[in-house]
Amino acid sequence: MLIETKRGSWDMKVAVVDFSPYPVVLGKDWAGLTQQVAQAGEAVREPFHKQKWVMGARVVRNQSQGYSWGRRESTRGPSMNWKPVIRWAPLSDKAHIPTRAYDGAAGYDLYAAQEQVVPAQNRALINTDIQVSSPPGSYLRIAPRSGLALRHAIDVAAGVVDPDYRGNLAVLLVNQSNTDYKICPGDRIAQMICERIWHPKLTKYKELPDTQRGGKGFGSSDKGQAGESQPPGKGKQTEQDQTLREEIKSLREELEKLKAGQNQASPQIITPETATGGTNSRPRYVGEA
Ligand SMILES: O=c1ccn([C@H]2C[C@H](O)[C@@H](COP(=O)(O)OP(=O)(O)OP(=O)(O)O)O2)c(=O)[nH]1
Repeated sequence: MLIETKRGSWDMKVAVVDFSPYPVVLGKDWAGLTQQVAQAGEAVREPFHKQKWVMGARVVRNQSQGYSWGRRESTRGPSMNWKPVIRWAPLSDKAHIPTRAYDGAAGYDLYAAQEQVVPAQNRALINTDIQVSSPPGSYLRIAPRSGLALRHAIDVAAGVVDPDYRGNLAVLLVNQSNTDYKICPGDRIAQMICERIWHPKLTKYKELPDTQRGGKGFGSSDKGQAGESQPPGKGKQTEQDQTLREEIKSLREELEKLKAGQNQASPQIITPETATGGTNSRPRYVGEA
């Protein structure tokens, strides 16, 4: 992860945790760099001895014992005056600072830096002429403005801005209407939301435990919709699974009926009276091995 401070940036191996407002953990190996990062007031937590976590401490060089902590502020909770910052820089004089219309708004409105027409039923990439850098452990997502979506059917596609991206922040507008839509410099065209990310280790399993939902999706809970999705290339296997599921379902139903004292004369069931094994035979399904 690229750790950025006022003094510069370092590409460091970090563990990303979800502890607001300290989203990254720097390992002991990084103590040397931690000093600089901590002093710059960035998101830093460092494993202290005996698995205590020291937050917001300033690292002081101790010649005999390696690194120790000085001016410790807290060992329990975040007390450092660290505030997440979205850094931005204009790339031209057409750039606008992203703004929030209300204090409670989730997103920062993004402004077009160029004039461009988004053709009907087509899309266009609009530059904002700003560079952005999200706080450690986060990324920026570009989302539609509901007003544009409602009034002009202008939607936003793509929209994931990687934390290490330093190019011109561009908004991919999609015009779903039958009328061309003209964008002028200074128009608010989308909004940018800062979201947490984490990178759990990807671990491969042979198969994953079943769930109540299973493969159902895409409106499966809507009335009268099957909605079972098939992973690519798994069609045959899924068909077999489906047949098995249906068999199991019908067997369950039979069992339920049996339990309820119904359907005693089901041709699928051999009862003690009809079984060749004598009266001690338990009721069993014909197909049972
Ligand atoms: O709406 C968007 C989407 C992306 N980007 C920028 C930031 C992002 O970090 C970069 C790459 O985007 P993404 O990873 O989604 O695209 P990709 O097609 O996977 O490209 P790459 O191979 O460069 O990652 O483009 C934007 O400015 N606006």
